[in-house]
Amino acid sequence: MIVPNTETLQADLLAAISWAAQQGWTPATGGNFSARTEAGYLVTASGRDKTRIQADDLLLCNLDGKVLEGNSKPSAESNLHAALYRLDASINCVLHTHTVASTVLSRRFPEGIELSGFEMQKALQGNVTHDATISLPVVPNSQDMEELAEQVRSGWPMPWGFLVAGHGIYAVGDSIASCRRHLEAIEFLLACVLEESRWS
Ligand SMILES: CSCCC(=O)C(=O)COP(=O)(O)O
Ligand SMILES: [Zn+2]
Repeated sequence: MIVPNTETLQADLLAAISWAAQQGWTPATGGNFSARTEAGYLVTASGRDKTRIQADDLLLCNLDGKVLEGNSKPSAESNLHAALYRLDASINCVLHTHTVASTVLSRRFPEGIELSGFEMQKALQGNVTHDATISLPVVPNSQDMEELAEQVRSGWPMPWGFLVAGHGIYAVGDSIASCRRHLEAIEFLLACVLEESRWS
């Protein structure tokens, strides 16, 4: 895979953040976003309105989560992003959103969310048919990023990402484009599951 230069990465990451915010997936400054660079990763500053994100809202951190460039405080969840990049060399992007479907369903199904029979499952890497049962992992929430990272490590591999209970989606991908696809597919699938739960 050709590794994009930092300027391209920054532009693509800002576009991904604006896109997610326009979907309504980052309410009340929720969500954080990052992309791997040669030096570490670019990550959003804490507490920013993602509908108004701009270049100086991104910080450069090394893989220990230490800020290398930028003056603001990194996302409160930056150390989880760092842990993901350390955990799996194939991860080049992490996109985290707070949506109603992911928040509600991760509380309802803390053991994981089963998906079966949805054509959209094929948007998740490694899936070639709707005719399979797959599970979206859910990890317990914590304010301690080391504890959260340990939960993720113990359930790895999670090739498209995972949900944090009562919190939201963490999508991962080997590029910003594949991470966006995973995020959009997970959100779509969760919306379907939530809608179906109203049938009876
Ligand atoms: C406002 S939602 C609570 C914090 C959170 O979960 C989140 O995703 C945003 O935190 P950040 O420090 O990245 O702004
Ligand atoms: Zn969050």
